[in-house]
Amino acid sequence: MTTPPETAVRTADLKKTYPSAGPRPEVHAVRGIDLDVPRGEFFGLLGPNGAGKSTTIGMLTTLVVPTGGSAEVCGLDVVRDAVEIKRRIGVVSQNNTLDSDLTAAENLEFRGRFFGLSARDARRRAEELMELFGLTDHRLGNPFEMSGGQAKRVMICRALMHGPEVLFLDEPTAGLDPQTRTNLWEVLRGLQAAGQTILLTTHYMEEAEALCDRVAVVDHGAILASGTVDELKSTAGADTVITVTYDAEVPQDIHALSDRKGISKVEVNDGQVRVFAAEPEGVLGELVTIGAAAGIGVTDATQLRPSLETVFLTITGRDYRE
Ligand SMILES: Nc1ncnc2c1ncn2[C@@H]1O[C@H](COP(=O)(O)OP(=O)(O)OP(=O)(O)O)[C@@H](O)[C@H]1O
Repeated sequence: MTTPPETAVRTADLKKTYPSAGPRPEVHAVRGIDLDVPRGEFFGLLGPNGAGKSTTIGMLTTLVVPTGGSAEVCGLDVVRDAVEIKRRIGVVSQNNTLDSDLTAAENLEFRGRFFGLSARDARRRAEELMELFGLTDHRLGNPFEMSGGQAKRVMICRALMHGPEVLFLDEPTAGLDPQTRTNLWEVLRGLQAAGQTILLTTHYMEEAEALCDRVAVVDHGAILASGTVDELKSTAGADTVITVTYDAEVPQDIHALSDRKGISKVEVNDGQVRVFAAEPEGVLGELVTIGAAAGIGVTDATQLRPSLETVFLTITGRDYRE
């Protein structure tokens, strides 16, 4: 694999199988992933829990050894050139990995020193970053006495101390409240605007939609679809999805709906019907009327406009599990 210099991350048929342990069978966590992320891009791996996102990011950041295929970061091989890659990337993991014996500022300075900055340069860089991230008032705080959002910002600062070419973020806003999450989005947008290449994993659809230039939707260790959010919506998930649950078996008359103009698909599963419609006007009302005519009531009804959620539904035929 030859990676052009403008490519930040490239994988070909990348795989990871965790071996069996005791009664647990082997796990095919990543089943052959192809990625191509140009420099400067904000790229998202979006998928439900257990989809294989952390394992993929683990391989790209050299912490997890692939069992198949290949991956290059900054044109370097993740297995052969692991040491050099570590110098060129910044990683923010899911959990708080800051040192509780050090203040926030010391955590940053220590990292800078580790990467060869002089004490003076490390202090200056730490101060700059903390100011940029609104952390100056917390510089002497203990990272484990901070709010989740503050600690995450300290972790991002720490990952940026040596000016990494690519920043990897594993579920950066998991567990944060909505306000803190949107504040962090602003921070990340600012980083990208300054030229930072970012690869993020998330199980929040709205996060991928809000931040990423391009998204790969992953499930069960494979990429189901990739592209810009608009591309994904216009190919896989262009329809509005109307789901109705009845209190008895779905009335037979429902199937006639699939012949109607503007309806692409009608799926029936026990007491639930799901209609994929380019022209959704009136469909929900009709589903209720058809039920009522057969003496059947509606216990639940949802209507999803085209979004990453409808993309997932269209590709997998099932709800996105957050
Ligand atoms: N060290 C390991 N040993 C065995 N199985 C593992 C290991 N790490 C992850 N897995 C399994 O691999 C699969 C993918 O997990 P992974 O953590 O990569 O998914 P994810 O999409 O990041 O989900 P989450 O957001 O919940 O971490 C899961 O079935 C998980 O249980």
